[in-house]
Amino acid sequence: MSVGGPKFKLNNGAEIPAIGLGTWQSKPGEVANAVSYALKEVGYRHIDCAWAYGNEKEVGEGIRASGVPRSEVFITSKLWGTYHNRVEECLDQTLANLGTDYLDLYLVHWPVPLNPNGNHPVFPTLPNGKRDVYHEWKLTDTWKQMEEMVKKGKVKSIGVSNFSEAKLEEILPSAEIIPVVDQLELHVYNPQHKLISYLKSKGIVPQAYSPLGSTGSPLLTDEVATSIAEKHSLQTADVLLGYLVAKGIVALPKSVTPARIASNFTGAIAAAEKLDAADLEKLDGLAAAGKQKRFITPPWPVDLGFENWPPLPA
Ligand SMILES: NC(=O)C1=CN([C@@H]2O[C@H](COP(=O)(O)OP(=O)(O)OC[C@H]3O[C@@H](n4cnc5c(N)ncnc54)[C@H](OP(=O)(O)O)[C@@H]3O)[C@@H](O)[C@H]2O)C=CC1
Ligand SMILES: O=C[C@H](O)[C@@H](O)[C@@H](O)[C@H](O)C(=O)O
Repeated sequence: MSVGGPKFKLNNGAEIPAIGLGTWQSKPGEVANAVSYALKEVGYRHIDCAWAYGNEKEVGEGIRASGVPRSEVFITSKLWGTYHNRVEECLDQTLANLGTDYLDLYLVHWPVPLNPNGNHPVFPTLPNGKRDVYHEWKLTDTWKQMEEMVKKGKVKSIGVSNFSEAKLEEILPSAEIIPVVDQLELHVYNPQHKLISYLKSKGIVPQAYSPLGSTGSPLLTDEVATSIAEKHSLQTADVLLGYLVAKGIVALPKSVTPARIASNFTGAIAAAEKLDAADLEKLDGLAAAGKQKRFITPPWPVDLGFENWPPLPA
């Protein structure tokens, strides 16, 4: 068992394990076992959570059940949109749910503040059915509150998620703390090469969500990825994950299936070592060759500034 696996350095000197277990859509009743198995039996030391996933209590149970000390686990969670003006309140709920007094990493989940006094605590909507965006609230003020959480010692590092270059440019000029990561939809069908170069130029580590293409993914049967897997006696999922890790991108595969939890971790490590420059070049070129596809495009009624994003809801 390779405990923790490879790590990447963050711009504040901290280290982050390059492979983390995703927990979105992992059901209460399944997620505690998945987390415990990943930590105890496989060697994961990084769990990706979010307030909005509604399962952080069970994730905390899984961490404790694993017997792995808190200090050895890198825990990430995320601030939801309805809490942009109340960062500490959202964070305190997450800490209580997980049963810990600090996070290793706290992210702004989406660059879209939502009405904190709307008709729903998570997804407030307007009478026309569109998401109720809190237009008066500035992202720079969200980021100030995030910075306060570092100063108070409640989180070791802060970062962003789903931030395009344009959204990062909104907060960077006044930021006292540069985000350590940007968690994005990144995989062979949505490689976002330009954004990755920009992040690297700013010292921000990219994290890949939906690295396998999310549930029901066509990536797992992609013929180029599969032929590369066969060449190295790997599984296709290993190649999809190893491709990211080899490029310095943190991969966050989700699974509640023990065999997959195990093979995603060991396979990603093996593939990151085995893939050669020609393999990476072929995988880098899939999207430009006509396979570009995003799987996670919630109907935000505002422009996030991403390439290949569907038109805004009418
Ligand atoms: N910041 C953000 O906005 C977002 C963050 N995320 C984070 O990224 C994580 C991963 O993204 P997610 O969208 O869940 O998608 P993934 O790309 O990780 O795919 C998960 C799906 O693939 C299945 N799967 C996992 N491993 C294998 C395998 N080896 N072979 C075949 N199927 C497999 C899982 O099934 P099963 O569980 O049944 O095994 C599940 O259905 C999330 O859980 C979350 O932590 C995700 C989306 C957005
Ligand atoms: O992290 C997971 C995703 O961001 C998820 O939380 C969102 O896509 C959400 O379902 C939404 O509709 O906005």
